[in-house]
Amino acid sequence: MPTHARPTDDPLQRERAHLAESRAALRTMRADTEALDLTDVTGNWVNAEVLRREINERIAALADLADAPLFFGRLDYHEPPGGERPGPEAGPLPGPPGERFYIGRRHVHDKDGDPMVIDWRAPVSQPFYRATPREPMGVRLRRRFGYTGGELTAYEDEHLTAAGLAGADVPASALLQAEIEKPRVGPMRDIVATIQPEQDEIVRADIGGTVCVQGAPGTGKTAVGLHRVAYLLYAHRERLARTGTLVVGPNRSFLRYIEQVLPALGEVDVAQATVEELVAHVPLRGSDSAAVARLKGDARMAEVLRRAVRSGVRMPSEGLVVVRGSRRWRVPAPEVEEIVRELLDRDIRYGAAREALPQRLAHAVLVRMERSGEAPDDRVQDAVARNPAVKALVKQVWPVVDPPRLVLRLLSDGDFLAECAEGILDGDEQRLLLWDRPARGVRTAPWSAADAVLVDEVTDLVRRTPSLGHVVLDEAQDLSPMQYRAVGRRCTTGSATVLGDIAQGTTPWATGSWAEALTHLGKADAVVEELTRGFRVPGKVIDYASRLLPSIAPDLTPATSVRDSPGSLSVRLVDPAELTAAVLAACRAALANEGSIGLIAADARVAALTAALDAAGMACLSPGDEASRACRLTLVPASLAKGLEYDFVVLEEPSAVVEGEADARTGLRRLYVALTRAVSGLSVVHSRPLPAVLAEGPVPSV
Ligand SMILES: Nc1ncnc2c1ncn2[C@@H]1O[C@H](COP(=O)(O)OP(=O)(O)OP(=O)(O)O)[C@@H](O)[C@H]1O
Repeated sequence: MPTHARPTDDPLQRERAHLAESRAALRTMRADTEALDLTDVTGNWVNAEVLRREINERIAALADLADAPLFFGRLDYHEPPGGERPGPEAGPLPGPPGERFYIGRRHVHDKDGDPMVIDWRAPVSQPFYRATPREPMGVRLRRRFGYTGGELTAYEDEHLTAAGLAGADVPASALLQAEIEKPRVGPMRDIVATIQPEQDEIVRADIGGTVCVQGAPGTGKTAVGLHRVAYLLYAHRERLARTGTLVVGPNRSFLRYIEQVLPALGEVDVAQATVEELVAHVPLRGSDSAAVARLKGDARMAEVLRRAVRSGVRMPSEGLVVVRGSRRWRVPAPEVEEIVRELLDRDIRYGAAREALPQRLAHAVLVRMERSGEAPDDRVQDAVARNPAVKALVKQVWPVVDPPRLVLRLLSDGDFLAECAEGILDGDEQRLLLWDRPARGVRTAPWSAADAVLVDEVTDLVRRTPSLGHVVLDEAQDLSPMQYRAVGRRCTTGSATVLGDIAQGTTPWATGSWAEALTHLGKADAVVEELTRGFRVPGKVIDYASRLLPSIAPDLTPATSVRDSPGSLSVRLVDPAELTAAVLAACRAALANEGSIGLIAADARVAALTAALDAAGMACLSPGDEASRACRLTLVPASLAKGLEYDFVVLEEPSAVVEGEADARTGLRRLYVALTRAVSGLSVVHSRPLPAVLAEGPVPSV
């Protein structure tokens, strides 16, 4: 890339000049795109519309966002990338530098087409995230830029091949540290400038395989998953544009919290959904006890449903008789039965087999026609397949399956359930599955979330669910085996990124091991990676929360904190009569700091706390709402805290959070989630004894 002569020796001034030139180049690129004349290139209206839309998207992508720096890093290669890479033993190389690349969110080129900013996802950008003095990847200098309000104000250099550095570890970066320590406000931000090497390996992992990330709270799982989608869309744009990508999250609040990350990375064509939304075949009007939901989510249900779907297939009592003109063609019952059995044995969907049956029967008729000297062609076979006698037989032996109706029958009709569950579920389990009262119709049945997953399974048994190119499944530890199957069938021909933390599993059916979960997902050969460097929770707070780990997930490695600040942690015991007032006071104290405040409490306490905040004139938001300067306090029911983070957290009555769950382990896991949402500080206010495992060891004081 040609270096432009600049009238200053001050490196910061030179970098600012490059920023100004890059911005100007981006403006030109945008203006050129806006000025494109489509009149001659498109033959028809539809093409013109498609092209116009694409161009509008490109114009939007070329916007110079005020709060997102155009570039955040620079790489000076020893030589053009791709040339021989100097090993660590080579030491600093003499002579003129190789190529220089500025790394940013999107590609910008000058009027000659020379790159001024390189997309962070391009191969030449990779050393920005991965190079070390031990393995410099051909890079001489890595420069990180610091911005204040859109202004380039600082830079930080690493001379990766400087004498004495070979083989050394990467020195800590002050700019990275500053980025991590920044107070949080509003929705999740991208981390494109500071992706860490262990994260980058996951982000850029090959699209062919599924990656599963077990990561302690705040290790960047969600961030990594979203950047991985952006990376894959860059590296495989055409393929994924055809097949689609999907991010699955635990609830709408969470999806709202993360929804701006991908657009900030220039990607808007990614669907986001909860598992419930994916399987929304029936209106939800009921709920299940934990035991029932666990059973409905059990993988054994898949076989029960498979049997239920096929249970309607009847062997014919009589053969097929087709009348054509003056002739009658007869296919005897045993032959029809053989055709039906052969279709049952084939590994095809119920619906596809049903569609194939008329042609199979017609073929049997055609064979007879040929034997008697006729020469029927394909059209005759099609006509026979449409013959009323064939249609009637198909209807009789291979009835249409309506998935909601079939599941309704299974949950309402004990005899039918017994027939389908024989040898799979015992009598007690079968009784547990049945609704209290048989349902009358699909629209009024007391469908629960777990029932909807069963309907989805049946839907797929009847007709194959279309598969996407890539699915990111966040908070994956909470899915039941049947839910894994539901997500898995949406990426049978694609791959998945599975993100989760066993210690944060808070559903009664939460998975006990990734190997098991991945098997249900249909991706048993996935690679499991573990992240333990935490970017959110300060050291003091994560150590406190980790006291719960031996009780909730003894095999996991406790997270460390990469934050410099140890954070503030206070645990205050107050009189029960003063609990609410003390919680409000803690919120007020937290509001004196910068950033967002999350008040987390047991779900059952939310109504009372809403009223108390209201009476005290303290405005508050719901999870996923965007914080503003005027309102930075969010009241978070413990059940919705997962995946979210706040600069400062006030946690009310840990015992109540634990008791809000069906069993003690789930309760402690819910508490673990609540304790690990804070970025700068955590203030625990309680009036009852703390759960014993948390109280062990010195209790941090105010
Ligand atoms: N490399 C990084 N540079 C800067 N910030 C980072 C980096 N990685 C993660 N973070 C920040 O750390 C915080 C936690 O990240 P994230 O929510 O992705 O973690 P998580 O592993 O999904 O956590 P949880 O299990 O609690 O949901 C976020 O604010 C994220 O932006």
